[in-house]
Amino acid sequence: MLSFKNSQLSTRTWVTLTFVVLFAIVLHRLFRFVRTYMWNPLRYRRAMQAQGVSGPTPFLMTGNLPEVQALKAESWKRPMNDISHDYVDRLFPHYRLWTERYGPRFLFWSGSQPIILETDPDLIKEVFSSDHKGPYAKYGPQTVLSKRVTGDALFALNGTKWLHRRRAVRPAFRGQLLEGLVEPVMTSTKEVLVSKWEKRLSESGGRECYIEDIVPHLAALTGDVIARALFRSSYEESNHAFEQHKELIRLEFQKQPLPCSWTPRSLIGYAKVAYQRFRRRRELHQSVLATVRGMVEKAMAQESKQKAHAHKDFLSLLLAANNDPETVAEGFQMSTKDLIQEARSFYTAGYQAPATALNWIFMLLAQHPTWQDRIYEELKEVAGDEGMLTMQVLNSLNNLSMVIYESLRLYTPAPEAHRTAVRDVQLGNLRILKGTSVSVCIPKLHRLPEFWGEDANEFNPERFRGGLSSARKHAVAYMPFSFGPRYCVAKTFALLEIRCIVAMIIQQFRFQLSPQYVHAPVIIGVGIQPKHGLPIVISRREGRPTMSENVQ
Ligand code: HEM
Repeated sequence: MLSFKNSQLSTRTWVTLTFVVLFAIVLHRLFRFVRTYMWNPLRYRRAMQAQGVSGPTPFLMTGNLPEVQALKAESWKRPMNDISHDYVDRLFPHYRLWTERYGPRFLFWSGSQPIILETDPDLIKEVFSSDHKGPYAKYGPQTVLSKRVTGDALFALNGTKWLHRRRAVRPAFRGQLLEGLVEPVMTSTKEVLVSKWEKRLSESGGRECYIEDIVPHLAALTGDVIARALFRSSYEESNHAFEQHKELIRLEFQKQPLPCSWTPRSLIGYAKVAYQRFRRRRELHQSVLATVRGMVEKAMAQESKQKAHAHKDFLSLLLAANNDPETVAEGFQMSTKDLIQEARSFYTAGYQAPATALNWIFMLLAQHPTWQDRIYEELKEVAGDEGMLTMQVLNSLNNLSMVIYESLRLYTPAPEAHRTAVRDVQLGNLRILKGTSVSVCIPKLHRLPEFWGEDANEFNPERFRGGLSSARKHAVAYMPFSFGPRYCVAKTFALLEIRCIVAMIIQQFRFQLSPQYVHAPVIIGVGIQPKHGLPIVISRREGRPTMSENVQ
């Protein structure tokens, strides 16, 4: 009797408790919603307005994203009239509009994220100089995506964790150590691109051959390069994992469109697709993880047995750096899990940006064939008729470097960079509240007339004749690889890879833009891409043996 009474009492208590918990959850969600989407925008906007900075009114939840998307869609609809590199207003129509309305510095919202566009080079330098203890850190959609795909890798870390990882990874990218990576880059270029173009030329029977779009060719090439350079010893397996990794990134990037109506049928269809996507993502994630884990463990076993294997791919460079007595003594050594995350992160970082850079280098060289000839002559002079490419040869090709620097200035692969204030901070005359991102439009910096002259929108590699440091009139006037402690850790490798690929192609071919080329730069993902592809016409260089003849 007593126990029945007790259990009745406890059932009632249970029900009450459940209601209290549910109510607390709902209240908490409601509170967060009001704070994130209503209170914060009000507070941040008031704080900025009090300091003379205004901006467009954000919508609830989406901020200014719908306006940005509409402006971009309108601006990117049509191609440019001619092949002009003056595309900043086209690519960032919202910046132009808001600059006209609110001045050079304004506050806008990406969803619930407040962003200040900063254009003053001195202040940009200050923000990007922030180190792991500084007032700015790296948060944003790219870091979120990177964390989702690869976990805690260098690209997405902050604070002391980032510092330790950067110290552990950096030695793998030091100059001379990269010598061994020229060979995998050459092998990929020969197999994935040169031999295919040679075949197309012979099949076309003529001196010239039309290639409808080189963008996928270059993406396949840089993908092959990173898979080969990262895991040379298990390239075949790694190549498969790499394809899966690319699919995973595509799935993470492409948001599932919302249901077209709110009918039960459409909602069930939506839920079905969402579940299938979730399952596929999980499948891919597990498969890539298993392959990369296998390769890392195999490389670790080889590394301890046979030192001769070292320095032939990134993984062995990473392992060597990781076992370096200094790294061990300072406590920066990475665990196997860290190594796996870094390897996966290099997959992502290592193929997109070089492919984007190469697209525009080839577009500009095709538009300016005299620069192809200058590079070719210089190559003959430095490398002789045999044309053997080594790291020393590649680094001494001044005309090639000038063209690459100028292309990266005009078409920087990652055009926007952000840092987020981790505490309230003074930036110039502005008090920035914790959580605000400071955004930089790099193509704008790369065209400032005070640093680049009145011809800033022209392709003129001559401006780099005296080297990069003398051309750059301000620390942040040129930042394709970013600036400050978080600049691209793989910059030396990326430049080596690009030099090698361009040199090998110029050794074999001449190329020009096809009349079908339509100039319409747009942003896809995070990089600037030619919207209608890049069709070119190639011809063989007079008197050059084909690569296959060369090998025999
Ligand atoms: C032309 C080629 C490349 C360009 C233009 C480029 C550009 C950049 C930029 C702008 C950043 C800094 C982003 C920021 O400040 O928020 C960055 C960071 C990074 N890049 Fe690259 N990158 C290139 C190639 C590569 C390659 C080939 C790899 C790997 C093999 C790589 C690995 C990384 C990593 C790991 C970071 C994060 C560094 C850190 O946060 O400490 N990048 N890159």
